[in-house]
Amino acid sequence: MNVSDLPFFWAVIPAAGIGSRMRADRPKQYLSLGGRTILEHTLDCFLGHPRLKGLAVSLAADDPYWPLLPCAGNGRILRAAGGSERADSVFNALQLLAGQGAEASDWVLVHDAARPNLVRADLDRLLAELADDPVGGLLAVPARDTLKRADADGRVRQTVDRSVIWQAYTPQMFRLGALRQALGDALQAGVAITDESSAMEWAGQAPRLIEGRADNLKITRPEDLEWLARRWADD
Ligand SMILES: Nc1ccn([C@@H]2O[C@H](COP(=O)(O)OP(=O)(O)OP(=O)(O)O)[C@@H](O)[C@H]2O)c(=O)n1
Ligand SMILES: C[C@](O)(CO)[C@H](O)COP(=O)(O)O
Repeated sequence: MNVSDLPFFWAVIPAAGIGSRMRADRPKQYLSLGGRTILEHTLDCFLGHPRLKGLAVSLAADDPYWPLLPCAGNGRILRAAGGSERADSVFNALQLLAGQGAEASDWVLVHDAARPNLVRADLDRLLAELADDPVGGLLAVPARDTLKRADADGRVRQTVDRSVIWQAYTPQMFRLGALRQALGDALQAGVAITDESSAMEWAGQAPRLIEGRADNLKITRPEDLEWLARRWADD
């Protein structure tokens, strides 16, 4: 895969969450991993890419940690206003990019700040596979474990056919105009949107699933960071 054959793209990094499930003394994107914050590692996945047109990070209005990071002075990083939900934070970043001259036909990749273990090969595969796709899509992982549907009492009601079940990851890659429209309409309609794909699905589109590495995990709970820190220490 020749990098010059990949499409140019914009990146949106939602980083305005509070990380409540992590139960840490600060939002999880500012916890340390290998001596730097999770957010810095995630930004590095994109800032060095030769096809990156620009990047917007969505930050909480009262975020006291961002100004302390060396990358806070990086002129290539635009700051968008974080919102009450992830979808709001992403939408604000899309609005910002549009105001900075990003075209409706430009590709935009949305990637959780809490996923610092994205490897370049997965990023480039997503770009290559979707470069000519009419809709866009996302990195995802086919379900590996047997899946159970639970009843209200926490007992097994059904074993789910996992052959058609995937876990949605990020980056999720869509044309800026289409995603901005779909997300804006879904937010206005009060639809629960947990990822960019679900906004596109609500708009009637069928995003493509691109298999990626399962270790591009979202740092959500303490054990996630413990595992990744051990993994990075061993590398
Ligand atoms: N209002 C929000 C909520 C989340 N995020 C970002 O979206 C990503 C994925 O969300 P999640 O893992 O749920 O992060 P938090 O909302 O911070 O975690 P929690 O649900 O445990 O509070 C994270 O990088 C988070 O910073 C965001 O930008 N704006
Ligand atoms: C976008 C996402 O990471 C895809 O799996 C996920 O939907 C984020 O959900 P969260 O509840 O905001 O962590």
